[in-house]
Amino acid sequence: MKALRAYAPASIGNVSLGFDVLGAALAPVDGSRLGDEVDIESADTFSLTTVGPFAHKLPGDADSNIVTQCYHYFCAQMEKVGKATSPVAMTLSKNLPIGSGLGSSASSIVAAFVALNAFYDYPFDEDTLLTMMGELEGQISGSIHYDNVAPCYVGGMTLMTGATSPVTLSLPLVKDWYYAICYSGISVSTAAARDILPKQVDMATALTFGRQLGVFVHALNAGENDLAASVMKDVIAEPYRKQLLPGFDEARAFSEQEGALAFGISGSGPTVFAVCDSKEKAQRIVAYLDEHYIQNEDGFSHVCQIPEQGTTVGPIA
Ligand SMILES: Nc1ncnc2c1ncn2[C@@H]1O[C@H](COP(=O)(O)OP(=O)(O)OP(=O)(O)O)[C@@H](O)[C@H]1O
Ligand SMILES: N[C@@H](CCO)C(=O)O
Repeated sequence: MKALRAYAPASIGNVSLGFDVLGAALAPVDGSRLGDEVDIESADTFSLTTVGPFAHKLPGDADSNIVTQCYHYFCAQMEKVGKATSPVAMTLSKNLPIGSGLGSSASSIVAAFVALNAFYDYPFDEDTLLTMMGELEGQISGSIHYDNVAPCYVGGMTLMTGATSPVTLSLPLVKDWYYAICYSGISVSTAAARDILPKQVDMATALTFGRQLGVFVHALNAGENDLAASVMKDVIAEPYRKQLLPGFDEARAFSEQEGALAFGISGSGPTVFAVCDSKEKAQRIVAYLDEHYIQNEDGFSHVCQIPEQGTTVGPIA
């Protein structure tokens, strides 16, 4: 009997300078996994079982879980293209905290769609699947944005095009950048963190946003890494969101003093990240964040890099 497992990594949305259009996958350098997993196998009727360290924080009923919604949406898309589906049993290992800023719902969504697509012998191509992932992410967070689902699915650092094909472009990776990331343990709802943002930005902010993104993409392609890091500043969300994050200003000050190239909020927070040009600097910042940024027993931190690979799927060993 076919039984598959998909693993979908955590991700940083926005990467400070690219609100809703830039994202990056994350992989801890110690080789541990940071992401949700979805198992799938044939069954007489559909079912979803949830396990893992954050399963108890999910909605109590399976129907409210985004993975169940992915299954029904996927089946509806299959019907539209005249393809049959049969019931499956799915198991979600919920390893990412909800409302963490690590792309937790995106990780569940991407793992679910990749598992379903593989189970039914790859009926949909990458752009079609990404569009489906964005649709489900939009249903849960209040607006369609691809900056978590795209890097989670394809890996690397991704820039959204606004087109349906290609949905996303992959940017060059800086091999010697390390990301100190820390989840404080509190939950921040993405929808609420979007609601506090102004609905319009002024001309000066729009010009800074465009200039930074243009310079960043050029600098990465030219291998001018310091120039790229110099424009990793959030002029859209951080000024409004940092008030939701106890210890944010102090964490930034410490990271800059330790030589971090950039510091910011991962997605809608509360996770923060510091970009460093050595693993040792990232480790020192992680040690500070462990002691000063974490608020409760759910918090954690890692030194990460951006993996080239995103979601993987294969037979359950
Ligand atoms: N499998 C799932 N994973 C995460 N959230 C889920 C899942 N299924 C249902 N939900 C619900 O979806 C909502 C997700 O909210 P939100 O978008 O703020 O969190 P998130 O995606 O975990 O955040 P972030 O992207 O910051 O990590 C919550 O209300 C949560 O209960
Ligand atoms: N770009 C989204 C990411 C949410 O994780 C936001 O900042 O609202």
